Amino acid sequence: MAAEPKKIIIDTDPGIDDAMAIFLALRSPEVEVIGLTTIYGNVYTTLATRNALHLLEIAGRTDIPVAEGSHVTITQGTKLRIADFVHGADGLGNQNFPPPKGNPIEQSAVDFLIEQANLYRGKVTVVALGPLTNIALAIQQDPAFVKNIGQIVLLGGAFAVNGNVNPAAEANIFGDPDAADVVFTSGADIVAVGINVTHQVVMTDADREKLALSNGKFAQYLCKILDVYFSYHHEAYCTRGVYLHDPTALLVAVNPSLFTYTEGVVRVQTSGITRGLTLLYNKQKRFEEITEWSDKPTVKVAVTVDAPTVVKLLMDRLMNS
Ligand SMILES: O=c1[nH]cnc2c1ncn2[C@@H]1O[C@H](CO)[C@@H](O)[C@H]1O
Repeated sequence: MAAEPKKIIIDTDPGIDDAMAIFLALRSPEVEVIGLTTIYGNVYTTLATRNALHLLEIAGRTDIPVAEGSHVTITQGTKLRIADFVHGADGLGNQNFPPPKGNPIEQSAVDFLIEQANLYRGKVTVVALGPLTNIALAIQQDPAFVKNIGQIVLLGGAFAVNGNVNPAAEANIFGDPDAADVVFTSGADIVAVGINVTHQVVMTDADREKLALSNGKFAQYLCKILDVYFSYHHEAYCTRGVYLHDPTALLVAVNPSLFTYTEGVVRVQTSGITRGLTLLYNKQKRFEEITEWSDKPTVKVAVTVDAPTVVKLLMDRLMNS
């Protein structure tokens, strides 16, 4: 008998690769999406909520609730770094889609996360695709959240490689480094997928042609919005294609065996020129001195990925939609 699908909440800042991850989740029988929570990052939170509602309408899944998240960082910071140059001013490839008909639920993202984790203790996986503000607030607001939540799979960090905001920092961690440090040191069951892994997973120009030729509903929609994302990658990187950050991280929840992992303590630099840097202590040396990594809980960090299988799974599921 097939296992019961894993309940997931996607915390998201849609975002073109977020749209891919959301559609992939909706096409994956291994998981059941029980809600979307929104956050700033690729766009401001208000627009993230609007885009989340819009994407669920496109998918015909308005039964899935959307809860709006924080508009500011955990330290109440309002000077946010928004990646509209990656995703377009509307976050979805400058397509000027009509506003969604639906509305977010009354409950905030943080209250929704806390409630669902408590309702299905140990059974809910949060897939966090943006800055970690909502997750950190849930951890701070409810001392039981860390043990109630099943797992937190997060897209964030650049482990032993350069960042994508600057040489030190990856965008989601840079968006709220204080929140990220709270999450990494919380003791929750955490799997981090950094850009050291997602930069191995590329959708090529040829893959995109293939998407365009299919009749899949999601494939067709994505081909419309992918232009901006491809243009940005052609300019910023030397790849003939785009990095599949969010869908790759989502697949950790769907099929963890597509990755290998290491385990250690992760701390985040919260100030200075390396603000947003993620540093994994691999426990290979026992230090004499007490450090900021001593006595902190460990997390799992993805190390390798079966990239061809990830790309194929994504393509197949989007084309058969
Ligand atoms: O160059 C970039 N600057 C800022 N954000 C980016 C860039 N490239 C991708 N992303 C966005 O940040 C997350 C991965 O770090 C992804 O969600 C991606 O959409």
